[in-house]
Amino acid sequence: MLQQDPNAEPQITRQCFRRRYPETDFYEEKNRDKVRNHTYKSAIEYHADNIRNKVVLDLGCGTGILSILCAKAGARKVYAVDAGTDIASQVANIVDANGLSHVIIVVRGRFEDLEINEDVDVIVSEWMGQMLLGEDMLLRVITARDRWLKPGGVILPSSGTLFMAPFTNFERYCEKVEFWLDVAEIDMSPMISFTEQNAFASPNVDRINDENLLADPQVVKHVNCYSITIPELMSIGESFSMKTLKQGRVNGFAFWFNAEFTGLRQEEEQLSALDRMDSALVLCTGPSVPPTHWEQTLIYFPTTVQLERGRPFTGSVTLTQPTKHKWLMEIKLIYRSNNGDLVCKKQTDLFSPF
Ligand SMILES: C[S@@+](CC[C@H](N)C(=O)[O-])C[C@H]1O[C@@H](n2cnc3c(N)ncnc32)[C@H](O)[C@@H]1O
Repeated sequence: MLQQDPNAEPQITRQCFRRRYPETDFYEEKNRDKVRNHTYKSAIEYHADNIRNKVVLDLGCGTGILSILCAKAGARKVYAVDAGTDIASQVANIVDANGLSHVIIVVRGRFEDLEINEDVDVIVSEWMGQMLLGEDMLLRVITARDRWLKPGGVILPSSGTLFMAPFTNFERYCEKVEFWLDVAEIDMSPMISFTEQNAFASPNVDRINDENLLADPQVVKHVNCYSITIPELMSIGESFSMKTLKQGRVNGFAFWFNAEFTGLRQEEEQLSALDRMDSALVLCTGPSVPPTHWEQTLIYFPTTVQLERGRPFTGSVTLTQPTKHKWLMEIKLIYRSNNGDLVCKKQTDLFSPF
């Protein structure tokens, strides 16, 4: 029995995950993320043999940190490209301050308009956004790969994996909702249904931990940066059957990703999913590892679902970018409960400003 029409239009208005590029906070938050910085640094140092004396393209260089790491790893030339004019002028100063102007060429503008007369050996980028695909930067990595990467060239990170698991977060839910019962001794309870409709309507970026997970995570999509195509990204669909670890009320699904710095294409293709997760060169953003600025993305259901321990939790997930509104990602979850199949639809702005 379907309780909601699966073809109904999502009721959510345009909302985005969180911060946008021009905000200084956006770069500060990234640069403060030690897990992110450390993993990129280790990966670039580890792959130094593929970088030394080579030409690198840093796609969406932001503050230039990845360009500088590549220059320090011995790159002969680094094209540091960013469309944010304010940030690109800062990069030039940062590069100067680090005495690397002879290696790093800072290019202000959209990389789609970039004119370089040579192919590159390495593409480095921090393209991962919320639910892996937020920020819409992977599309740009694919375009750059097809346009400039030499055969046998390296892409860092080389792949990404999106995971999902049902979570319970009842305390957080109550805290947000019950707060309205008494605000400076004023009854604001009419705000409760407003909060329920709005605060949990679009994907929430928040931190949970292992305790919040009710089932084993499942892979939604593994993206190999050497072979993924743009049409493949426009519609991702996966059915799931998760082993329930404990009983409890599910508030929704948590999503997070890993970015893997495997290296050369043949190395990426030889790895099993398990080897990939075990590798030290993985940037993990899940609930059971040290936190990153990506935290987790939580999709709240309209009503909670009771899970029984040992019973599989089944359903399907689809992530679609409509051709009409490429800036949008539609998230559709179908999941089985005691009352039959339930449908939860959300949409979010991928925020790709350029
Ligand atoms: C996630 S940030 C990169 C952060 C950077 N690695 C750092 O650590 O500061 C992505 C960057 O891509 C840039 N960007 C987005 N679309 C672009 C495009 N089409 N061409 C060039 N840069 C783009 C944004 O301005 C933003 O600075």
